[in-house]
Amino acid sequence: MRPRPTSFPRRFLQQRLAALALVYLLLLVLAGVFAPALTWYSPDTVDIAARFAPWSWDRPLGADATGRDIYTRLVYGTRLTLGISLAAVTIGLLIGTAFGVLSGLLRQWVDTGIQRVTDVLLCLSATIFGMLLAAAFGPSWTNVVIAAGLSLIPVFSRLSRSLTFSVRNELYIEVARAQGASTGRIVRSHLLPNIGGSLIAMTSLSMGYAILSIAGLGFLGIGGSILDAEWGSMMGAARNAFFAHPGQITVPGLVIIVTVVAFMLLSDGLQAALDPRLGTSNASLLAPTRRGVKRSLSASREQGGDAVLNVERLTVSFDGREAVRDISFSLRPGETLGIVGESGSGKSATASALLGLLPSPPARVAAAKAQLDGIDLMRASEREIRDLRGGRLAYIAQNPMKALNPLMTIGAQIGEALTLHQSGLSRGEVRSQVIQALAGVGISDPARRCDEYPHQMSGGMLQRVAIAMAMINRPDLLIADEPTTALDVTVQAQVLDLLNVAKRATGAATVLITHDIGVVSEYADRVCVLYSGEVVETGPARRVVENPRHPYTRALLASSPRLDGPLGGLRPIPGRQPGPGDTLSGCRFAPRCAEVLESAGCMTQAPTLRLVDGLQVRCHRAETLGAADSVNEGSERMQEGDHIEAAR
Ligand SMILES: Nc1ncnc2c1ncn2[C@@H]1O[C@H](COP(=O)(O)OP(=O)(O)OP(=O)(O)O)[C@@H](O)[C@H]1O
Repeated sequence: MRPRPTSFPRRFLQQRLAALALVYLLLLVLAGVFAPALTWYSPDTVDIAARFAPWSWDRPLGADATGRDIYTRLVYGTRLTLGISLAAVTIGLLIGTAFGVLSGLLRQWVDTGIQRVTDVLLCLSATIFGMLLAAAFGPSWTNVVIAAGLSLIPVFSRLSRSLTFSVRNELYIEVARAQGASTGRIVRSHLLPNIGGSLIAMTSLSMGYAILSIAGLGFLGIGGSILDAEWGSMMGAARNAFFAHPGQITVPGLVIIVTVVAFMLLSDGLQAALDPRLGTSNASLLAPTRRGVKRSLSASREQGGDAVLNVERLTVSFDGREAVRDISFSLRPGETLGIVGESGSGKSATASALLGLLPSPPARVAAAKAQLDGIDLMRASEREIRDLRGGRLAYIAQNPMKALNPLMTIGAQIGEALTLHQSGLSRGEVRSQVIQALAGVGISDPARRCDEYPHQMSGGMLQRVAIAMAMINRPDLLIADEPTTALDVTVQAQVLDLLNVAKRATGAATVLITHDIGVVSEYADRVCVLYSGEVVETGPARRVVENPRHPYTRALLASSPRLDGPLGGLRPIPGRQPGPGDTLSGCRFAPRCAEVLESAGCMTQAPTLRLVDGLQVRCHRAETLGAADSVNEGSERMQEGDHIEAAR
């Protein structure tokens, strides 16, 4: 059974020591607030007659060198100690987090500049800062706050920088960008909530650090006055009587230690409780889904009207090396184009280029034409592209576990996708549309599921959620990048069927990216086979699969498992495809090709795409390569490895 979600208070209370620490700290705060009611002496009144008075019922902790009641001063000291520490931590938190997030998000020189500043701050401790400020402006608690605050900036800056680095490349950030969210929105909705838990825990830890620093500065007399009721100053005032009256120092010292430890324990507890992924004990996230959507392979393929997507000669390069070269295709409403190829063939680069998600530099995208329903994707501003993404242009990522923000509920994430593109919806309307969308992708009890977090769902369910999220704005074009790769085989077909159903319901054109040519034959209308960044064969899916003309397509088919295929009949493609920087004088597939023929020009001339028997094929020998039965023949010869030698 799936574990029940637990709330934050419940998760926190499970951390016994942290809960105890919180109680102690709350009592401390209350003691500071109600100090006059809890004490019966004035914290500052000198009474020489009571000098070093031992403990009594009247003075439970005795009196100091000037006869002031130690208990009273400790209670009042809570105000100054905690107040100053809180102010210092606030400075460190605000400035440090801003530095860290900017550093983690922005360009190299901003990062380097901020790093140098925080390195300098890190070298100078609160004590050095405090002494410098006291030397320049005289002792004051304001200087102590600034000194302790400055010393905390690097702590928060480094933490938030490394957290930003780790979160900024998460798939759910990419998906949020693909949904059309701006950088500010991504920082607010996805980055800060994800790094917030660690920052809150660090705030608690820093309170302990600040108390120690401030006590040190108070001990040295760098604070306002050694007469002030502050724990460090109390120890400083008693240092001359240390051996004769050790209790004068050890009592405030102990209170400082216990308080610092309490903040550390609270920090640990908060860290554990703020991450909802830690709130369930059962880590199994792969429980099977309740039911799938009925397979309907004979789906009617609604193909009509003009092309919704028109791409001509799309080229993507990274640092000047072409990863995708001159790819052209078009898609009509309701049509599915399968883009298939081995890892590194340029499938994702093509999708990301269309979505405008490639970072430039290193990426450079060019195309003679890339139009979504007449909108020029190459010339659209960042804002226009953002408005399209998640609205008319939807994206489904490979791994649903990583594509959803782990700290936001499912409902909040789908709701965000909706409100980013539809304004004026009330909270109730958003919720009801989200519930409807979840029900539409076959999620049972959608009203309850809405309030669950991603880690409480199975991989198949999460991909259903991702489909609901992509489809909620009824997109014109859906790009699904290997949507089933991360899933259990048993749910892969369910998810692909669901995509088909969703596509039919909305009439969206779909680009289905996959390395599995078997999937293409079942779910796509047309297919584009990519090899080393080039289209090597394209045409109607069934025709390509049943009678491929390119040796690479045949090799892909021979290496793909089929239910009706012979046992042990899979033939891997030997060798590796050339990378973006590799130059070859002839066909890029020639070194691995079973049909390579020097006299046909395979080794010397790069083939162009030609129309052969209703298919576009990039092969010198396409006309001579026959029907489907030669798929196995060709791969058998490939196994022998002769072609590799021949190609050399
Ligand atoms: N950000 C990047 N910087 C440099 N090179 C990149 C970048 N992204 C992709 N590439 C290169 O572009 C080529 C195509 O990569 P792409 O991710 O599009 O392949 P793919 O077919 O989608 O592979 P997979 O199935 O593994 O996702 C690869 O050689 C890859 O190394």
